[in-house]
Amino acid sequence: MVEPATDTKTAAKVVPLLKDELDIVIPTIRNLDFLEMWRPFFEPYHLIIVQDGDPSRTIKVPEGFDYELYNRNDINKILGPKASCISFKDSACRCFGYMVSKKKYIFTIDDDCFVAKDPSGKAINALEQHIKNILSPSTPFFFNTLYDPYRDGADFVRGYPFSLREGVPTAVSHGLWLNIPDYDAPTQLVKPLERNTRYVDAVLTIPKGTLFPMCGMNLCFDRDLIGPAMYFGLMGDGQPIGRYDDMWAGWCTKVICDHLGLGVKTGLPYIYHSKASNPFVNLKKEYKGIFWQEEIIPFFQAATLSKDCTTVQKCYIELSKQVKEKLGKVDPYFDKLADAMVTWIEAWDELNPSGASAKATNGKA
Ligand SMILES: O=c1ccn([C@@H]2O[C@H](COP(=O)(O)OP(=O)(O)O[C@H]3O[C@@H](CO)[C@H](O)[C@H]3O)[C@@H](O)[C@H]2O)c(=O)[nH]1
Ligand SMILES: [Mn+2]
Repeated sequence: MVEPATDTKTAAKVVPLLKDELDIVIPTIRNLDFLEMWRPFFEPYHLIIVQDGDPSRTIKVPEGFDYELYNRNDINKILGPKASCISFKDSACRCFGYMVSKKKYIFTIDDDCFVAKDPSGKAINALEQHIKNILSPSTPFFFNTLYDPYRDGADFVRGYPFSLREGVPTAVSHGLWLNIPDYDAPTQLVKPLERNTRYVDAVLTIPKGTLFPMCGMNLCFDRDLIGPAMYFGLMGDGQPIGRYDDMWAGWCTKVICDHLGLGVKTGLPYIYHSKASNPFVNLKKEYKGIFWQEEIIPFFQAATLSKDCTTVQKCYIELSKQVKEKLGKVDPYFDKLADAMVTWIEAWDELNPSGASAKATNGKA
């Protein structure tokens, strides 16, 4: 049985690394009381709250947090017609927060994700671990069997090429979840009582050429390195699928990271996912995606980007063309999604005219 760390007031105070270089993005249709338990870790940071659903509702933010809040009216006002690429009535709306942020790093977390405890019972500062992951290199070209070689107490093992030990810049740090795991609806229906109680003390680089199912619940990334690829695809109101927003972003991101020589890590930190969303509602959202992905995954596995694609934006536009050409025949939705991918980049560049990500990256290809 795992429990959240409810009393974090005694949590060790740490120097808030990247305090002025990182924004915390939270999509919400609920209240933000969960911030109280995160206060020792989050209070020094700026929050970007993306309020979904009815814009006339007032979302109360606990005292003492520095934040900006955007509802649907704000999104429409800022983006005008380009707001069509931001999902409504779906957690995918969070990507608007990535776009309006002016910081180098983003950490995004759901409002039902609490502070978890490690096996010693200590409250886990998930943000601190993500920062460690993102500031240390990744090793996508050759697998280190002792996991993350840059962690204290580990290193590269015998036989690991010295020419590869410098690693590459890390673009994404993908955290995990204790208690309610991020299962799809069929799995959730078959195993309603299953809880993740297994704390695995490991951080792994996902090898080049390997895709992964990116969950948006507990995710950190370098905006300058990969921000424009983090478009959480069109879901929610008026769309034929849901709960594939983060998956779509993860597949696009991994193909682009592989092309640009950037790293993606998964593993620590854990958060405590407090509640399961309704599996029947989720099944309705997911079911088309469950069979479409049998065509989507081979598409991403085979996707190649030309050498002129030297920035994330160029890669992303190139990918959108391939989506239209190769997935448009699966369903007209992908035609729409390909167009939304272009709109997203146009909106991103409008709001981030001189963003570092507009320059060629310095990852090792
Ligand atoms: O219409 C909505 C619904 C929810 N939100 C906010 O988004 C997150 C996640 O919501 P919730 O915890 O209810 O849903 P989960 O199924 O656990 O979400 C995970 O599954 C994926 C859905 O795509 C995603 O990776 C995870 O988020 C909360 O903060 C809600 O307040 C919303 O904004 N709009
Ligand atoms: Mn949840």
